[in-house]
Amino acid sequence: MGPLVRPEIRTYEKVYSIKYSLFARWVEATIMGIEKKEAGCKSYKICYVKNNHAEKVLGRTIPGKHIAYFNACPTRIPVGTRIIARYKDEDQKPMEGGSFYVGIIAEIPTGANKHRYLIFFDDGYAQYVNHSDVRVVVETSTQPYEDVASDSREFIKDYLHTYPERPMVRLQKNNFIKTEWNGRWWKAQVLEVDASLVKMFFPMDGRTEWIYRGSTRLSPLFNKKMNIQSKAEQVNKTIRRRTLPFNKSAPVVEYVNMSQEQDQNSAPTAPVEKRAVARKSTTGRPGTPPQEVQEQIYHESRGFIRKKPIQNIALPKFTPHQCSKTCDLSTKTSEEIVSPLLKPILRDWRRQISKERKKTVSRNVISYVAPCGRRLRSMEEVFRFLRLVESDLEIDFFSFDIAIDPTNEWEPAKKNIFLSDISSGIENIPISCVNSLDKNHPTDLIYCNIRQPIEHVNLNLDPNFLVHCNCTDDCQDKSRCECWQLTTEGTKYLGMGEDADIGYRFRRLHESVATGIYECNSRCSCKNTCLNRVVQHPIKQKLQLFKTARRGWGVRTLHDIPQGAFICVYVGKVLNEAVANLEGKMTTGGDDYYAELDFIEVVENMKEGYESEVEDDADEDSSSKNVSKIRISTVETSENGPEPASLNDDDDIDFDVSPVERMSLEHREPSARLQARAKRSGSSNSSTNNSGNSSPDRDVEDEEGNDEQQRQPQTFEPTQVTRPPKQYRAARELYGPDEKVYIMDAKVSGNIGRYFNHSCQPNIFVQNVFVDTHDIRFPWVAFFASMRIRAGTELTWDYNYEVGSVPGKIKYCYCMSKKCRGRLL
Ligand SMILES: C[S@@+](CC[C@H](N)C(=O)[O-])C[C@H]1O[C@@H](n2cnc3c(N)ncnc32)[C@H](O)[C@@H]1O
Repeated sequence: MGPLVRPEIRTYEKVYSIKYSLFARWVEATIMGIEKKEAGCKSYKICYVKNNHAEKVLGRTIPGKHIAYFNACPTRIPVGTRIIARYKDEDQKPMEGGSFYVGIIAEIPTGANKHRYLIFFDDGYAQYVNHSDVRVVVETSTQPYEDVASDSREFIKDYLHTYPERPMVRLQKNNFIKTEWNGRWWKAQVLEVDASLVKMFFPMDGRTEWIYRGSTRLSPLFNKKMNIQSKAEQVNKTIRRRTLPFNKSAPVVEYVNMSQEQDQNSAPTAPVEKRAVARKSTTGRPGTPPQEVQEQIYHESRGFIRKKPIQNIALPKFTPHQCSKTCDLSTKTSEEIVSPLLKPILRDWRRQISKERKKTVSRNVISYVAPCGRRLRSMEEVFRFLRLVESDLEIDFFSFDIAIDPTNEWEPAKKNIFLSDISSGIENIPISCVNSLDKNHPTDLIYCNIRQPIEHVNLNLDPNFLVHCNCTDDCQDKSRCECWQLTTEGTKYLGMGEDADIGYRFRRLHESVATGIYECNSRCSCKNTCLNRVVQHPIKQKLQLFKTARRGWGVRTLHDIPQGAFICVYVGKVLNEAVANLEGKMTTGGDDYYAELDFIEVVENMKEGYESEVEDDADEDSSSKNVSKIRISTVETSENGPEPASLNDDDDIDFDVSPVERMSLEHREPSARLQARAKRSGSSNSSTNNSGNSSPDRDVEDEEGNDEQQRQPQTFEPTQVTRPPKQYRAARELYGPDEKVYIMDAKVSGNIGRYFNHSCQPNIFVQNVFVDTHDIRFPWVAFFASMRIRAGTELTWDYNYEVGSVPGKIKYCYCMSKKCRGRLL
């Protein structure tokens, strides 16, 4: 199809025209005369058509912005075009009924949207419409959004500004998500997803509504917008990576880019090269299990898994005995650099897969057989055995995960460049570097694995300030170890109660601990075999730096890593905020290797949320204070119908609008916004609205002399609320009035942790750990495997950047995961 043509309108031609108001349905009319005005604009004298006859009463003279062609456009209509489109209620068949309402084209027909146009109507409705149900408006302003009714104008302006890239909430059927309706947040359920639209069900009144997935009436987008606003307000902001993830289960906002399928003349195009690549990687992706991501990245790396040959020794015959030191005496010593999981096996331990039958079900399970023939069936048993026989094997050399194969070893197929150890012996285990794509070496790095505070960063490592323990049981008993207790007590800080089992289990971490982990330290009496010493040990995994196609250098594992295993820490210079802001801006990518030590901020944000939750309850009957969670969950099934969603319903997956925002939303009169809108549209009837549209309603009535009822307006955005300033920064302020967050900068010097790339579906996560200081401004930043990771897979974490938070900076994401959100920044 060719470019959009707007043929000249002639007298006696049939058109569609505004009649009652801009919002109301457009009706058939006939052009009775044309007047030329300044600047080439025309005004049209029309009369309305009724039952195929011109009405007796002549209509009036209106601008070209208020009439649309009678026939469908012969060419495809680009995004941003001012149109009218036939809106049909859901129960109407494709060929029947519906009325024309004014709006703009938001999407052109593509395979992804089943070859329909997405229309944003001025009155806040969004619908997919076939080409035959769209008519082009005869004249538009230079910027089509200027003609849009004021309630939707800002939204549509932003939309057109960023198109073809659009933030949208990724949703699936049955998800619950906080959704704004009538000035309040409600817990609504996804009934259906149709391309960029989602059909939400509001249980409180049984109504359903199709909403654009990029609308800020969906809480994840609202929250994102609020975050961006507050971040953009901070001057001198440079990019940092959050070191603690939070609200991980929230539905994500993705940056969808439809440009691959778009018409060439349909949208503003952006900086060519970057977008051209980003487009390929960001179009509509359904959720996928993590393993698929691993496979995908694994294949990108092009290589193969070698099985490490293990000498097939006969299983030692077990003769009953009391185990002692001699039970793990190995004559074998191996200098070979191997996976930690292979170490016991090279020392004559056996890792066996056997069938376990329980009632009628049988499954494969792992057991280890020690050199003395003793069979051990769990981490507990292995740990007890190792202690008993005083073995120098460590508990994290063992894994009972059936899918882990310690003999797997990744080998790249091609090595243009091979460096045997980028750490130059600083790490215990060499970190090789391979470039299979070209012949470039990584840029120079001063490798170091200890953080380096710059001048004036007062990192006090005096051990006398450390709490310590006197345990002699390798700190197995968490309730007796003072260091473990610091970790468990931290969880109480958030008011969620104490979780005695939180943190490491046999040196693996399966879930991050937001309030930090306190490891045993140099003052403790426990030994190196202690279960509470993890990130202070050197790297054990065999990692390799490798060149990726689009993300620079990245890191992969050369063997299988079990879930929860410690990988390494993130090390660099420790800068104060002022220096970081200065240095970050001095060179391009100066802030690429910044990681913010925002432990205090994240924990306080979480606590702040909790405390305000309690404050909110103060408004209620005091008897309900301690049962808010139960009350909310009963409310949902009660006969009185559900109440608006609040922060109390902890089963909710996404809502993190700050308590103050929530209050300001909830305390508004439920119908205040609607009334205001009705009033506004009423007043625009008698005046000229912002877009310069003179509204015809005043002098036009229908044939019975009544104003036609316009449909109830909807919105794309909730009424704006501004994010309040943070209520307190108590902990940070304890260190001084000017105390700001510190930043780890690994640009010039750092360890392998600096090379981890970002993924929207990562396989490692970050944990703040206190090792050499209990000063909460200076946690160690440590990485753990969030899932089982197969040999050859790239290790990635979620940078948690906020898209749009650094004005003028755009970074596209090439993580290639099926859940890619499209943008880093
Ligand atoms: C901490 S560095 C990671 C190592 C980096 N790739 C290198 O070659 O040194 C962060 C930078 O890597 C790139 N990067 C990381 N993850 C990416 C992703 N998913 N998509 C695009 N670029 C990415 C970006 O340039 C980012 O600023």
